[in-house]
Amino acid sequence: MLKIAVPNKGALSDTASTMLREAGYAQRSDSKQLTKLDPDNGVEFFYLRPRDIAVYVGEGTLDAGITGRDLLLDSHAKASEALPLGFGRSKFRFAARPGTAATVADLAGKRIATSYDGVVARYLAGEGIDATVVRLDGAVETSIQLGVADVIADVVETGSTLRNAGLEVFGDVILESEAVMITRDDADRSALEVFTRRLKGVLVARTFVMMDYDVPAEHVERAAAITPGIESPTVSPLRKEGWFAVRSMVPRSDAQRLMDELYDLGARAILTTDIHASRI
Ligand SMILES: Nc1ncnc2c1ncn2[C@@H]1O[C@H](COP(=O)(O)OP(=O)(O)OP(=O)(O)O)[C@@H](O)[C@H]1O
Ligand SMILES: O=P(O)(O)OC[C@H]1O[C@H](OP(=O)(O)OP(=O)(O)O)[C@H](O)[C@@H]1O
Ligand SMILES: [Mg+2]
Repeated sequence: MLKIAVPNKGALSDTASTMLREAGYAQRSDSKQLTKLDPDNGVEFFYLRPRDIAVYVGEGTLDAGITGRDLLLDSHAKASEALPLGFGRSKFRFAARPGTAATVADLAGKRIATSYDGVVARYLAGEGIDATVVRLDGAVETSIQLGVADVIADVVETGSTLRNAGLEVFGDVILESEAVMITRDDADRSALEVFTRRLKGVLVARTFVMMDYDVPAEHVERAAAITPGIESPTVSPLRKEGWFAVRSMVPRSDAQRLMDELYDLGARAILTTDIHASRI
């Protein structure tokens, strides 16, 4: 039986469970449930604090987990990223009151409040900067107003929390984070092959759409080059002489532009449909 950790609350929790459901796994129906057994798939899910997940996986008590890349790096656990999952994207950045700091060099001698002291300490060491890290549990934006810190380092998504606190980002992006599947550093990943393939299948189904269209014979080659698909597009003759039907997977984000391009080429009846599941 595989043991897999899922965030029990916070920014990654619902989306992680949704992704696992789309991958065909049973998920808890009540947010107070701590575990969920999925006997049909041979998996038991453990709902844990996202910050603790790398610790459990690193200790080898759980086979894999879903957490944030930033939390994994902050933990120093013996766990590593097996698959980026494309949700829970955020940037980790420094911020301060306008006019107090403009570059990373301005951090020297400052007090930096953060919940991610591991990430911040490593970054400062890499830059050769001497500053004091003040570890807080959350809501670090308020620490400057309350006189506990001069600068903060925190997760920024929309930036609205920073704006509300009258703070501005500065310096390089310290790291770009997203939800990731993690395993123990020395894990035998063969036991996790089906689980990983299923998650990849969900990612493909989310990233691609299926595109179908009809195109005159003389434009089939050009059309196939516009929509090359994963292996190669399926091209079948229409009953109408001189026309072909083409079917190909295309990136969802490109679909509208490709439809315009195909239409200009002379393709008609251009349709896109969602993919619900996939194994590539
Ligand atoms: N808007 C966001 N706010 C907070 N975290 C986000 C956001 N978007 C993505 N994340 C990611 O979610 C993870 C943090 O999750 P969460 O907020 O649940 O943890 P936490 O802050 O330690 O817990 P809590 O806020 O419940 O005390 C990080 O990987 C972070 O990058
Ligand atoms: O850029 P934004 O879209 O505003 O999101 C970023 C904010 O969200 C998170 O806080 P969270 O709600 O997790 O509270 P916490 O600070 O107590 O963890 C994070 O710590 C930032 O404060
Ligand atoms: Mg939080």
